Amino acid sequence: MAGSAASNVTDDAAAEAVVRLQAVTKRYRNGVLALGPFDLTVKRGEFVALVGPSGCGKSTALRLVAGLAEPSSGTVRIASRRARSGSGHAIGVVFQEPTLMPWASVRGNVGLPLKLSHVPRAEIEPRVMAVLAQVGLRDFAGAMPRELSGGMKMRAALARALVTDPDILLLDEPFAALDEITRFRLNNDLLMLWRELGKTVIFVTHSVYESVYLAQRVLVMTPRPGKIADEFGINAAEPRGEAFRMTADYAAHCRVVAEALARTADPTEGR
Ligand SMILES: Nc1ncnc2c1ncn2[C@@H]1O[C@H](COP(=O)(O)OP(=O)(O)OP(=O)(O)O)[C@@H](O)[C@H]1O
Repeated sequence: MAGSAASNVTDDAAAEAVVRLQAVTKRYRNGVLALGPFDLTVKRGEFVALVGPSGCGKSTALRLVAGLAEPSSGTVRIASRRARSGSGHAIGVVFQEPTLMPWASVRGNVGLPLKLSHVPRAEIEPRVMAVLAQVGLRDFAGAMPRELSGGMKMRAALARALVTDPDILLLDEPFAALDEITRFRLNNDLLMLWRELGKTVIFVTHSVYESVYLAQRVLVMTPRPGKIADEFGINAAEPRGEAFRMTADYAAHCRVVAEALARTADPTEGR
């Protein structure tokens, strides 16, 4: 589901850091300490990937950034120009499940956040069509979700997250359920959108390969309670494309990140 959050938005116009989590912990009501202490700073326009073992708190971290959950301690700060000016939302979110309303067309699904924000009806159609063109779904505005492939559903979910023109895009394993060819294609389209739109992106994935392909910075988390164990800058030639997957540079980055992930899962490894 696409979401938006402005409750934790600060007024810090000049801040280069758009997302800043400091000493954040999250304990759920059942007593599970999911996260922390967790520190994360993401700069404007950065593409950051979070990788970590299953259950380490990646989704929890994203939900805290989105304002969909409150930290138990620590601070979550979001600096958003859009939310401050009232011209849009701070954050768009895409989850692994596209969660489209089955009874509404692609147009209806993508336009929903605008409708909920009381955007005038005359403005909604052109904005929906513009964002559908960006994600390659212009010809499917009238289609129902059941008529779409998995990749197309995800494109619609992406369009719904982008339609409010958020500063920050949060993606929680959005392509995990897709076949490899579709995933690779969506990876490339996401990179193109990121370059064109200049969004700040935080991308959660299980896949070391996907994280290295997409991100400028890969953060490796420890098992629960999740903390940042390691951080790697992926200094590849831009713009990245399929050829990058075949380079020795890509393989070397993947190896380093995979080793870090193995170390956090089993700290005795490599000793
Ligand atoms: N609403 C909740 N109530 C109680 N415990 C929760 C809740 N949500 C998550 N947890 C627990 O918190 C821990 C972290 O969960 P989270 O979903 O953030 O991890 P994750 O790294 O995203 O996992 P995965 O990679 O498997 O999706 C897990 O042990 C999970 O069972």
